[in-house]
Amino acid sequence: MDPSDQKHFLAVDYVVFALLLAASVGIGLYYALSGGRQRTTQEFLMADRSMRCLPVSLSLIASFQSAVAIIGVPAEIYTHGTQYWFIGCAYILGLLIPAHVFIPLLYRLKLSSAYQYLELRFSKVVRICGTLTFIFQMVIYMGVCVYTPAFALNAATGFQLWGTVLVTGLVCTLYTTLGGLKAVIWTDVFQTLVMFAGQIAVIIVGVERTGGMSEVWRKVKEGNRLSGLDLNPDPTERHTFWTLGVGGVFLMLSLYGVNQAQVQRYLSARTEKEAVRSCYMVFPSLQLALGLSCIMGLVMFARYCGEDFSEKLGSSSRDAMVIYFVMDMLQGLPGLPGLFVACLFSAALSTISSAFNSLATVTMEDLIKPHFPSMSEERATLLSKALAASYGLLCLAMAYLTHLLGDSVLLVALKIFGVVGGPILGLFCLGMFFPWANSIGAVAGLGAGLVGAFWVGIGSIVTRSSGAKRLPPRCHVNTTAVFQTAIGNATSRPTGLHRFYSLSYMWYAGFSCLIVILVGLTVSFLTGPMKEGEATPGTVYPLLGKLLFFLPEHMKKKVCCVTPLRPAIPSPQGPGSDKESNGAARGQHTPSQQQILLPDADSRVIEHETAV
Ligand SMILES: CC(C)(CO)[C@@H](O)C(=O)NCCC(=O)O
Ligand code: NA
Repeated sequence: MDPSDQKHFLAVDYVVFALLLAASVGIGLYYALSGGRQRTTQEFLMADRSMRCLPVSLSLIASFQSAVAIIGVPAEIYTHGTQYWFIGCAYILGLLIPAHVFIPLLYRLKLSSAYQYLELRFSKVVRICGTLTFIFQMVIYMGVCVYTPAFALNAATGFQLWGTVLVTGLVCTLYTTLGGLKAVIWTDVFQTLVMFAGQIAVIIVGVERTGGMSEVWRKVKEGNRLSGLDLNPDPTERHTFWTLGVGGVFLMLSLYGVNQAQVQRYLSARTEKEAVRSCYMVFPSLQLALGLSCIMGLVMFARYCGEDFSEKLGSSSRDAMVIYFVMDMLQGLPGLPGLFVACLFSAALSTISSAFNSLATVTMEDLIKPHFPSMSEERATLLSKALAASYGLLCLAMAYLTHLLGDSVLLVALKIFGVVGGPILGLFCLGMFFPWANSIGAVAGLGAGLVGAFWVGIGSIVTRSSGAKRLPPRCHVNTTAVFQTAIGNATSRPTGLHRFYSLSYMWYAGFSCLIVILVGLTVSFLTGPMKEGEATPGTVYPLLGKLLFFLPEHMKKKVCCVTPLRPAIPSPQGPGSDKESNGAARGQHTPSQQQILLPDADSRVIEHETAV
């Protein structure tokens, strides 16, 4: 980029940015020195299971709302119009289902890691496979998250790229390691507020400098950026109502239903009711975040009318252009460029810290503790801290990998969620909704789902099939129609494998989830399905029973899946206590089941029962 065009930071901007970092480390220090001083894994990894719903809900939206969304969504809207906004429809089912299916089931099992569920329902092997898949997903996603704000800032202001990556990674590692989950949740709260403040500031100043609301509206309409509901059923069409509103539900479920980062927050809530309520409270905040990003994209469009800055910026990246726009708008308003940079880094830090803490949790709970059951609490906590710190360093290495990829960051993040998150979602659905599934089926299903998802994901990268229609970079309607028909005629429909590779990435999660369930059930029936009542009590959700609510009780009993979800109390005379086998897992899961379900279950069970 032309150096004369680079925007400069004033001292006050540096101060605002430094305050963000200092406040985050301060919160980390506070929780290192207060409460139980992070001397138990219960406190370090589970925040003593004492959180209230407001911090939990703000923390829930922070987990997957990173600088990727702050920059990527406006870039998407600027280039392709407002169709992406319809992902907001997926938030409805995408949050209602976790609140009423996943949270009650997981919370009542009193887990520490979501993958403990897989051992209770299937076997140790399934648990380890699930954990490793999750680790893989979060480690690559983390790379994108650290890299994005640093890259954007470097492109627009000449901030040193790798210096910024290093500072982000280190600050985050520091407060995560010092203050544990309590610090992670409370920094999330603070950082989410900074994130909203930064976006709102840019929009207000941007509208003002573009000539007011009506002027922005006029230009956006002229440029044809307001997309209507696209009901095209073609699954290769990148963004339509179906891919976003329906495919997006699976994406949301994989993130808000079964991802450890989120499950850990639900489990840290003091009661099940507070966990459910926090999930409900995510809805308005997530809509606000989406709305603000979309509006920012529209204001940016009104400002530049789709102008192409590739040459000026020395990169064709729309992501870099968003930062250019912001710096252009906020120039000459002391402190505001600093606020926006703080907003970007808040979004990034809150995501990375959730990743570090959840990765430390699963590594500890799923991979280490089962092999060293007699490890002292002190050692376990120290080891957890070391793990959080090592994932911090690994994340820096992953940032370098993202650097080599060089694609639209939103697209990369959504593909990772779909390709790796989808099969994990499938694994949980298989266990929760299908009592016949056994552990051989689960492993086979997960493997098939991963192969299917990687096949289409890598295929699409290699063949560069994206299904994207770029809107004409002009401000006037009449050229638009001509341009679009021209594009429509020029691009021929892909055939055969190419058509498979051009499957919209919004379907990846749903597609791979379905493969896991289908293959999982087939293999289970071939190898001897489990019977209802054989699985550990409380691990199967009575889906069919609830869907057939209109049938009389005795008829429901005839079909399967009707055993109601119950609080997980090891009652001596309760039906299906530990005399039942658990497919191939018999004997293996029993000790850990007791270890998980026995301690102080009673006090919490009382809470559930009053809550229900
Ligand atoms: C994941 C959703 C759809 C919902 O949280 C959204 O926040 C998003 O598009 N995130 C992109 C990935 C990121 O911001 O890191
Ligand atoms: Na975030």
